Amino acid sequence: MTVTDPRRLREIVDEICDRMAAETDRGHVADYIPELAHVDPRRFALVLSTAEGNVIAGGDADTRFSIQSISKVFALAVALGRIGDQLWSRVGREPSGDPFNSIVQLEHERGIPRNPFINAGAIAVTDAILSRSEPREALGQILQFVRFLADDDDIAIDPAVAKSETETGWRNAALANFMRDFGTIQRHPEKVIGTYFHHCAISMTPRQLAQAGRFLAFDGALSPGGARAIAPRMARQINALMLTCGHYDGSGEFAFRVGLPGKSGVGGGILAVAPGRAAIGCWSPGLNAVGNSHLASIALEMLADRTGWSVFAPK
Ligand SMILES: NC(=O)CC[C@H](N)C(=O)O
Repeated sequence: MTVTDPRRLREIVDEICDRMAAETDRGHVADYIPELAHVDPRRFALVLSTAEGNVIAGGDADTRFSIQSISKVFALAVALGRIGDQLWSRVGREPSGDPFNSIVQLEHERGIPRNPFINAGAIAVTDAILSRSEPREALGQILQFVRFLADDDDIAIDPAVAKSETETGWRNAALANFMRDFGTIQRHPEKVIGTYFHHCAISMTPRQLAQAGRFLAFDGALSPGGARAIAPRMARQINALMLTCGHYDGSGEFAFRVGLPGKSGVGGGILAVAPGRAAIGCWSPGLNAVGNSHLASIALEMLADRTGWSVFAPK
């Protein structure tokens, strides 16, 4: 049985928020980007933006957080819109089975990252966007796109987070230099990672995140039959990648437990997609061992269980 009744969805969201508030094991807040280490691990939010146009929000739904790797989804959509299938000559579409910042596979695979959702892949995607614009312009385009998707101009890049990662992101610099040597990226590595760090530093609320994810739930449109953001084919491809690669080396586990395309970030956010039903923004800053939000993963498992929204459930 699939739940669509907003009153029942409200009960489910409230139940999950109550359960998560009582959890004592909240995971570990990322501190390798110093600016992220200050975030309060008690935070939690769950927001559904449904096909019927309802927004069902619970917890800290209006608190801004750093979306980090969730920006890889928006950057990918912008790059595909720009250069289309040519993008796939520089980045693959296979799960990596490795941590998000791993360098080992890159040498074996001659500088072509496994997929656009690990760091190396997103750096290659960022370079593709930069092939036709300078960093400031590229960032403006990504930000404008996110604001358009969320229908909210109050979304911005957090300069303190961008600076913090620029000062400490040596491993990402290594990935970029390595790919420059192989020719996967063409612009200067410093420019490319500078742009990458800034789009990772986009800060938004869980409510804005759920709204920004609608285009993936509704086949490329902002609502069923509404304004189009990207082609249906592209939305389906991005969902496929989110299902298989959206949680790094925890992607299989997330697909198994939750059964929804999703993309996580080290800020503790997860954007999940229930195609035809809802876009979901979930946030709790503490991470599990593979760098995905500990409580958001549990909350989404509960949500999928209660709603019957798994993509593997018959429609
Ligand atoms: N998993 C993540 O969210 C990682 C993003 C972060 N900006 C990094 O490159 O390390």
